[in-house]
Amino acid sequence: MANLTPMIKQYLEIKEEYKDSILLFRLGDFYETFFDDAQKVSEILQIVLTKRNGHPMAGIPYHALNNYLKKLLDSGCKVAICEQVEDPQTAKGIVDRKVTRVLTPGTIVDDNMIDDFNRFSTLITKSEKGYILAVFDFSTGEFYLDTFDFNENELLDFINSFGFVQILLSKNVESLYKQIKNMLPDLYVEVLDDWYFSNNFLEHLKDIYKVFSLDYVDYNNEELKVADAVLKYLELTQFSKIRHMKIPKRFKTREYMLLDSNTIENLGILPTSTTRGKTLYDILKFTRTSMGHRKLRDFIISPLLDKNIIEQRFDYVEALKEDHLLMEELKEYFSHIKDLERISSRISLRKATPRDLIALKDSLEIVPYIIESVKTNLGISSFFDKIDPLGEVKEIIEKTICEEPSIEVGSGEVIKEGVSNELDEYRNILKNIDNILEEIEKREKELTKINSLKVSRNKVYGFYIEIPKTQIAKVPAYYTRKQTLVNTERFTIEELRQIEQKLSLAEDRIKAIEKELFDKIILELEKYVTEIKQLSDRLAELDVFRSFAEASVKYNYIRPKMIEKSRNTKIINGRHPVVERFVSNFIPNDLIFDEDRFYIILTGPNMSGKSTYVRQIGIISIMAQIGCFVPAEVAELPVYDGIFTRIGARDDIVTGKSTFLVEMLEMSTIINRATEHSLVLLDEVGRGTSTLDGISVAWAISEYLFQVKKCNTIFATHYTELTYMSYIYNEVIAKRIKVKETMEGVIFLHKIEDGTSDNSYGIEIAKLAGFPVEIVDRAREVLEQLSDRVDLENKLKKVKNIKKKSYKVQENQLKMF
Ligand SMILES: Nc1ncnc2c1ncn2[C@@H]1O[C@H](COP(=O)(O)OP(=O)(O)OP(=O)(O)O)[C@@H](O)[C@H]1O
Repeated sequence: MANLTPMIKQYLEIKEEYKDSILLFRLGDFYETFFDDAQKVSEILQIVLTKRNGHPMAGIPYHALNNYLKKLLDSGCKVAICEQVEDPQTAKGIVDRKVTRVLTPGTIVDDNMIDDFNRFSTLITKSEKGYILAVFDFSTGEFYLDTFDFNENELLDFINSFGFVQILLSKNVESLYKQIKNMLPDLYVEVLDDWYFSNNFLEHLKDIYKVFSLDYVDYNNEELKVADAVLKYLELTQFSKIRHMKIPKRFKTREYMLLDSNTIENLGILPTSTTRGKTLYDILKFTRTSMGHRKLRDFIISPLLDKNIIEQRFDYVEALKEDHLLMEELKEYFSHIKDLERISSRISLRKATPRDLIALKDSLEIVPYIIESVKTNLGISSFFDKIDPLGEVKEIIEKTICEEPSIEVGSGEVIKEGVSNELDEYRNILKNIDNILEEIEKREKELTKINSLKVSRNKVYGFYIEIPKTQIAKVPAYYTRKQTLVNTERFTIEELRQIEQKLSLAEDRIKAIEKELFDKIILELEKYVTEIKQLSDRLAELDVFRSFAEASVKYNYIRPKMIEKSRNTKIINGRHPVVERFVSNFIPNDLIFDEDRFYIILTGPNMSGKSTYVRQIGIISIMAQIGCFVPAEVAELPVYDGIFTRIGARDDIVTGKSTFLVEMLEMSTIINRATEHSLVLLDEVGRGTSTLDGISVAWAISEYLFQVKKCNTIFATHYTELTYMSYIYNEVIAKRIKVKETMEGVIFLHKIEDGTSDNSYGIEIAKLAGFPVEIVDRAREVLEQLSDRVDLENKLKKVKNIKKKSYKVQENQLKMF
């Protein structure tokens, strides 16, 4: 280190403690990076890499930090921010610097950096009972914790489906690091040292949650250790105590269904970069607040299992739907409600800005109106019972914070007049300074008879009297020269020096007093954080119910009838809520399941609407179980405990799994997890292998599903052979999609009827896709010749003669959830 400057030495000492992070080192108006960090940063941010004393260096301007930070975090980096912690002007030697924040994608709270869709992080470890997962959203304080009897594949699938922003692993599951990175290369993954899971967890948890005992929470010590490790991790990144995280809840409390990755993706219920605008979320999104948007997303991926809560939600939606005036009023009020949930998190992290407080106050001004409006409708009048409208919080802010405060606490433009006499006095000095200077200028002009004399100030030289060189002879003796410019000379006088001193004292005092007062206000508001969160949660829910009601009116949805513990289902003229918005003439279809007949084999040519129908049934069930009305004329639906889908062909090149293997792995998960109260949706299972293998596997899976699992199922397939099961088994219903053959070609009617489709019309689709006529004609020729050779009659006979299989149903089938 011999030839290193003291500053680089200081950098290296700090960097030593933050080896795993990009260290942003504050140097004046820049955050600089050096050595390897500089190389990395210049590549990610596309900024110039320079050299200083031969060391690579790359810097970003401090005022643009947030933009750059987001890019660094998005590309999977951990970032430590090192600030100057003493005033460079008063520092002796090198300015003291310290890391004040460590940022990872899951530990940011600034609104403009957080994505509303992916905001959960997880910490994973393994105990004897299975994988323990803590899932948390640092920005809102939501916290879930549970033990899962996943195998490794199921765990990876869960990770893939959840859309985490960051994953923390304990040392005993370190081997997952590579697999997760293979699957999701940009995801931030970190392995935690063992000390995070230390034995003082109970004491630490009790201290954080301010409770005397944790006996009342239903967690074992292994699980509590994981919860504690999360809190320790957060404390370390924030350099402060964490107070806003909620006490964790179990995933498996069976309040809601756990939708797996495939189902969320296959049914198109949440937007991804390629499906934005065309998902259930987009169709239902009439929410007006940020909290409401997030709540809508949470509702969609958490369909309820309790019929009473579902009915309660329906009641709210119904009440709103029928009250046009209330709907309109709420719409207006909601447009003024800010993100209270995140503001309250920032308050408890002491990171709230003055503008956050004003946003909180402005929102709280609207809350009483919302409560009053809601009270006018009997169906929803008790919605805010037991919720505090937080008038005191509004008052605290109203009394103390300026209406349009500056962002910077200490500028003198944050705390209202009348809060502190001392602050007001110093501010008066500052305010009057221009008048005082004007007075002096006027007086000095008269005294010296120099008309062009000016009294001014700048940041470097402070106050001065400026006189043109031509007038120098008239300058009085008590003027002291300060600076010489080309055409002018600058002087000072004792009086100006005194004002300067007073002023600099005033500025310092204003800074100190305002900071102190602001901290006090934040401390006071911190007492209300739980209540603010409760209020914001309720507002978010109301926003979502209003949104459901608006969608119902706009798109003609109806209130479904929910039936518990039954397979009976009746959907008359059901529609796909997304496809119907994009095609001009959507054809509705029915679905009937009863206790004895609940396994549909659906055949139909390509493009006839099989996938749309299968998805539509899944989406309608999800809509109902989140409390939303549904697109149908009649809907009587079971409360499903799970919805499982196996749709479409995809392979997993990264982990080397073929299409067929992926398909079979997914099927095996479904077979394990489904119960007699689940809905299973299968589209094209068995397609990734030879026809006969495919049919055989699909046949066997089906028998197992309807005999052992007894779950409502729709199986869309091109294998017409499978429909013969309907002759053999009472549970199976054969359905097909109607098409009309005309001279010009096939017309898809998209209507479902009983029976088996007899033609795939694959060649027709090739024609529609604009293939050259020669290819289409040749395909027909080949088909004809093949059809001649294969003894179709014989094959069908064989299918019909397949022996019936009867499974002995065992009690206690493996249940995952
Ligand atoms: N009920 C309907 N009413 C009107 N149009 C529909 C309906 N169902 C499907 N469609 C239209 O037909 C298109 C094809 O539907 P879908 O993908 O469901 O067919 P498919 O039978 O699954 O085809 P493939 O076997 O090739 O996968 C849809 O994109 C949609 O535009």
